[in-house]
Amino acid sequence: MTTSNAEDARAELLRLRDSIDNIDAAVIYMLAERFKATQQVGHLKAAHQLPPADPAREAQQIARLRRLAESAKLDPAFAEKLLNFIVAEVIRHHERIAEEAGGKS
Ligand SMILES: C=C(O[C@@H]1C=C(C(=O)O)C=C[C@H]1O)C(=O)O
Repeated sequence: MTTSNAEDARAELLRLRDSIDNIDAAVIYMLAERFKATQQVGHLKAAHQLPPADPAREAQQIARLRRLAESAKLDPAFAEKLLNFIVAEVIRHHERIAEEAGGKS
């Protein structure tokens, strides 16, 4: 590789990493907004004695996200794993909110 090729590659790497950093920031902000909404769902469920998890809703979300992933050329199995990972954390939050609400009544 000539010096100029190495410099071009370095510049291209920096350009791509800038884009990756912007995407990662957007993902973090979107996740923060999602967790704000799910926290409110957790409080609503605790106030009305609803269970923390809703497997029927999760099945609908998985089917929808798998379809979206396919149309976006993203591995549907990865989309499902990612959703399951996020939902597991949400359910932990809901269980904690329910425990805290139970302790107060
Ligand atoms: C947020 C909810 O609670 C849980 C978390 C979900 C999610 O993070 O999308 C979906 C279903 C529930 O297991 C809900 O019931 O809508």
